[in-house]
Amino acid sequence: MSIEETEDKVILTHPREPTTKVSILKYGATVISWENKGKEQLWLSEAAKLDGSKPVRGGIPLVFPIFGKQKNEEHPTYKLPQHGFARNSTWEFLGQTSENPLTVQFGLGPENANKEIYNLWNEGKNNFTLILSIELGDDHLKTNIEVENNGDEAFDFNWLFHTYLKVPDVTDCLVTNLIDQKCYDQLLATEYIEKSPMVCFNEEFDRIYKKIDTDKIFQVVELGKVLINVQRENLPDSVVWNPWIEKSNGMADFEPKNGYLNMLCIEPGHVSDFVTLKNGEKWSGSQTISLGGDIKVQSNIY
Ligand SMILES: O=P(O)(O)OC[C@H]1O[C@H](O)[C@H](O)[C@@H](O)[C@@H]1O
Repeated sequence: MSIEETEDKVILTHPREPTTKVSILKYGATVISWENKGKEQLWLSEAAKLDGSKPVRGGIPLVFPIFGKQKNEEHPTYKLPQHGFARNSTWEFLGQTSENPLTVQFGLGPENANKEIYNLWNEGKNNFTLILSIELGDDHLKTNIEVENNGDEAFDFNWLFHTYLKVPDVTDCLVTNLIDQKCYDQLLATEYIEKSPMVCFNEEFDRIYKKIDTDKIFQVVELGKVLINVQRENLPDSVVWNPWIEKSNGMADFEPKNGYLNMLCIEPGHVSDFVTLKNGEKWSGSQTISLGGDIKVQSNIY
């Protein structure tokens, strides 16, 4: 069986490669594991809650309709908690949509969203449908989100795939193709232009890279070899995050405590400003994570 559905999860197994699998928790439609030929590619905290009591620490949590916490009191997302409600709602499994590559869908709307949190978004007046498609390829995992406004008025939203990549040792890793991009450093609360040809990790790191040409691929390079490529469609921004020592110590669901060495979040999204979606309209964006290949250096000047 290529698709196995249990009460709380859906597991896809590659039809010709039984050690290539993806597991999706219905809670948050959170991808909690992607094994490629037996090798896990996503980091999941050993203390992650998988029982729906809080968003999953690890895998690919989904961020909608606000990234972080809204500071503007006037904005309809102001009352929402950090990262919104998609990651703390139980999505409906809609079934398989393609055999090759194996693809399934999950759906979320006001009817199955976490009521308590959803009602904090514009007093629960926004009507929407989210369709998440998850595609398991030979050497890639693609997640695509479609947002539809089914209401009577336009609404604003952020979207982000909060992807926790698993790495052997983050201090041996570099991330390419962020040079010359505008970024907002959340730790310094300052905006500047990234000047590092390759970004490296030896302290807490929390930056929002903005409006990056979607032709650019981010690559995690470990000791000269490409581990992972991150490609985007219609997702111009990307957060890069590593909590390092103090911040991971402060997260009860982050285990082991030195796990920050084995993870790196690269989070494609639309977060530097809002997508404004008129009633009756649809918007979509996707991320594809794939393995290996050559280093591809892309500058802003072609
Ligand atoms: O703890 P969470 O709400 O899951 O957020 C985890 C992290 O998400 C993003 O990467 C933000 O840039 C970080 O500032 C935040 O700490």
